[in-house]
Amino acid sequence: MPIVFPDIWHLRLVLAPEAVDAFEEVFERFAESVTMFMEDKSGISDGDCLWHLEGYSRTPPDRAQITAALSAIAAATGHDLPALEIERLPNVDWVLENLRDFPPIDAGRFFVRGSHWDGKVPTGRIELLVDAGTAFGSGEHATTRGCLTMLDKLGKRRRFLHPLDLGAGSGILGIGMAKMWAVDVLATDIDPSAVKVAANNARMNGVGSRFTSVVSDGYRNRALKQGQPFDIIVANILAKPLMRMAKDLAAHLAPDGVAVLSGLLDWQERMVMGAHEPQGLRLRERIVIDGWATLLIGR
Ligand SMILES: C[S@@+](CC[C@H](N)C(=O)[O-])C[C@H]1O[C@@H](n2cnc3c(N)ncnc32)[C@H](O)[C@@H]1O
Repeated sequence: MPIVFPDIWHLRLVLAPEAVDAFEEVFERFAESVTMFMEDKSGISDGDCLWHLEGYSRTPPDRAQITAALSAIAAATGHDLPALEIERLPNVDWVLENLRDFPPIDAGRFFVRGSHWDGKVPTGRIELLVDAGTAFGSGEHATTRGCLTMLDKLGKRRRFLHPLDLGAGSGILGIGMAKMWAVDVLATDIDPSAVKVAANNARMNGVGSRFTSVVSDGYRNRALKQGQPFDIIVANILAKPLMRMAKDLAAHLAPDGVAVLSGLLDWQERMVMGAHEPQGLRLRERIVIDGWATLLIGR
């Protein structure tokens, strides 16, 4: 079913600084959200400025009623009656409008784009359709790019058959693995809303039937305890939780399995490895982007 975006009315007053406090209250009564900004006219006339008071409403504002309220304040305070501007804004998806500025992201063979982007995906690339939203993982962050780049490198050497995406957020990494290796992926997140977003994104990317997402704090969900160990675990969470989970990771990783760890700053690498080495895991490769490290570890 198509989403219908409501009309929005934009209300505006241009005021002298000393009149803002008096008239602001009217917009607070008649608009759902109020904002203001200063127009600096100092270049024009010595230190002058004007304030733009703006309000937004999803119901048509009653011009007569608002004007009456403004007139009452003008009469009581001695300020000039300001001219009220009301404009009906076009019925558009403002979130989508804002997303238009986000260009696609390259990470190895992965080509991450939002649904607002309608260009042609370059040949030979693995397209990941992910919209910036409530769950982390639109591909912009250095840690996500580091993980995708590492997965791309691994994908050129080996096909993994049993991946775990721990801390999936938008599901971007799990979806990438499901697409690249055409395998079933288990994705987990501690945040139930991220779990839903990830499942939706998997469907949007045509891998919904190969993607299971569950709520789990670390490795606590039963879905992780049963069944065979994972041959690849990808976890882009922070350094401290990674360190806490080192023992669980080793317990859930197949003997010839590997893990891609991210979410740590490059100076935290020694700490993170210090937690994994006693579990028999050593560092194999690393990628650093903008000070964020992504580590490939294995036995
Ligand atoms: C930095 S985001 C990574 C999202 C995505 N995997 C990416 O690479 O862009 C970290 C995610 O891990 C989840 N998370 C944090 N602590 C967790 C835990 N103990 N167990 C499972 N998920 C956790 C957060 O809710 C968040 O969605």
